[in-house]
Amino acid sequence: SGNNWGYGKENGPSLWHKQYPTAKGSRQSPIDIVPHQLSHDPSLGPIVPNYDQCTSLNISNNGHSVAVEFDDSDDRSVIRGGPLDNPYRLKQFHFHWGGKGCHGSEHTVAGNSYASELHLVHWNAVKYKTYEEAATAPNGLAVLGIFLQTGDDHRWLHTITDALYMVKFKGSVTDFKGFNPKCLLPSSLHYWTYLGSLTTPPLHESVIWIILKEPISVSERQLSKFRMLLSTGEEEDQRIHMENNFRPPQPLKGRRVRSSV
Ligand SMILES: Clc1ccc(Cc2nnn[n-]2)cc1
Ligand SMILES: [Zn+2]
Repeated sequence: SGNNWGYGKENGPSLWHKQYPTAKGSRQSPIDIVPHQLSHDPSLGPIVPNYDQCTSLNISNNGHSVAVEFDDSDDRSVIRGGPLDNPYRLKQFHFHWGGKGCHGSEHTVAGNSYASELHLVHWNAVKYKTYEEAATAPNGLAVLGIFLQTGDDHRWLHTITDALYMVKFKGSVTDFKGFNPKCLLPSSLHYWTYLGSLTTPPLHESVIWIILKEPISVSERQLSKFRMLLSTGEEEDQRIHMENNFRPPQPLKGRRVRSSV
């Protein structure tokens, strides 16, 4: 069935093209960002995230990552500006990470990867009626990517890592209200932007990527709590830890990566 893709030897990124031919498409993500080959575009304005209405609902483990879902029934939590011509509604955020001490980001910068990468997934509710419709439309989605590097404890990430034990197993979900993801943004909102895709099946080529240049710092201890999550369900006897849930960089195929100031 279509949902047995994963990150293992038997079902990992190099095999996804068999079930999802888009994997070999012309605007796949992630990519390696090479800063000195970029065109700085003065017409690119600042991005303006507005998450202050704290519309988070729950936190869940879908077997591939851990995600915080938001109420996206109106425009209370949106991102505007930059390369976007409409406000895009925040639907959920999730993470990608590595194994102990090894790297785990999806995008790389001049061949270097970070320990983890946070994705805030938004959709264009002006042009489309549902997330599902936007997810299959060119530029229907906007994903804000934030790199995590290991260093000091992150002051607010514990709000999430303290909840991970409640969603240890695939398929688990628990309340997670009133969380404002603004606290996970770095101080600078300078970004790179390019046209790409979802980085997991179905790999739809529907994403305007906005990657923040400045990483946030989290401690190895905080990161290790993500690796405690299982990609297997409570009823399964084989317990597989969730780690290295990242797709490697894909061919640029002539795309331009633009840089904000
Ligand atoms: Cl809602 C959603 C959309 C995409 C992904 C996977 C992904 N695509 N691009 N970055 N992450 C996870 C949840
Ligand atoms: Zn992601």
